[in-house]
Amino acid sequence: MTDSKDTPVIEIRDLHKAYGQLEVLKGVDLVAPRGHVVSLIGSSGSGKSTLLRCCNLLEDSQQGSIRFEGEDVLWKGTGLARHPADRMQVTRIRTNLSMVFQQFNLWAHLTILQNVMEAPVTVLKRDPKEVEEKARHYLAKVGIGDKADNWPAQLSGGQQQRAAIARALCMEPRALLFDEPTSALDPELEQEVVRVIKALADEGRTMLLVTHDMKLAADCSDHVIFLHQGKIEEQGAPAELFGNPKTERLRGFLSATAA
Ligand SMILES: Nc1ncnc2c1ncn2[C@@H]1O[C@H](COP(=O)(O)OP(=O)(O)OP(=O)(O)O)[C@@H](O)[C@H]1O
Repeated sequence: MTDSKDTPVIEIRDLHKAYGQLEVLKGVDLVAPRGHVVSLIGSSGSGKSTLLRCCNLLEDSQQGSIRFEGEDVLWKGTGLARHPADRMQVTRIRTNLSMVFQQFNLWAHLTILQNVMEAPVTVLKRDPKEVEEKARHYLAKVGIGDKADNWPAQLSGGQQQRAAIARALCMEPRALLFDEPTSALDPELEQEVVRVIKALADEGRTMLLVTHDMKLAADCSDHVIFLHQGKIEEQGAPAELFGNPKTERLRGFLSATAA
C-alpha cells in the first residue's frame, strides 16, 4: 500500500459493471483525495449504489480499476474472496472503507453499544475495553451517548442512523461510504443525520456520499458527480454546478425519475 499524502484514498478508472445483459456502469471515473467529500447524485437506477458497492467489494466488476490508497482492490470477473488471502484483503478494505446503509442494519438483539462494538471486537479482534471506550466516544460524537444501553427498536430512525454512523466510525476507517443515509427518514429526522455528516465533512473525513438530497450534496461536498444511465453526465465543485443552467437540466431529470 502506498502511503503518500497525495495518493487519492479512492481512485476509480473506467469502471464497467453489468448484471447479465444489463450494463449498469459504463466507464465511470472518480477520484476522492484525502479529506474530500464526493457526492454521487443521479436518477433512480443510474448506478450510484452499485458504484458504492463495488468500492466496498460487495460487488465485483467487469472492467476498469478501483484503487484504495494506491492499492488495486478489484477482482475482475473472478468472483470475490475465493482465496483466504483475498478474504483477509476484503476484510481490510471493508474496514478501511466503512459503509453506512440506507436501512441502518442494526442488530435488533444487541444494544446500541454492542452494535457499535461488534465488528471491531469480533472481526478485527480488538481489545473489548479499548473498543468500548471508542464506541462510547463515537456515540457521544453523533449525539446519542445516552442511548448506549438501549435496544435499536427504542430509538427513532434518525437516532438509529446516527448509531449506524457511530458503528462505521468505530472501525476507524480511512473513508466512509454513505448509501442514501437520509432517504429512509422523515424530514426532521433527516436533519439530525445531515448535521452529523456535515460535522464529519468539516473534520476533513474522506467520504463518498450517494444521495438524492441536492442540498446535502451542495452543503458538504468538495465535488459532486451526476450519474445518468451508468455514465457521468456532469461533475464539478458545488459552487460551479449548483444554480447554473446545466444543473437545472439535471435537476429536471432527477425529479422526473425520483423513486
Ligand atoms: N443484484 C442485482 N441484480 C440485477 N440487477 C441489479 C442488481 N442490483 C442493481 N441492479 C440494477 O442495476 C441498476 C442500478 O441499480 P443501483 O441500485 O445502482 O441504482 P441507484 O442509482 O442506486 O438507484 P436508486 O437511486 O433507486 O437507489 C438498476 O437497474 C437495478 O435494477
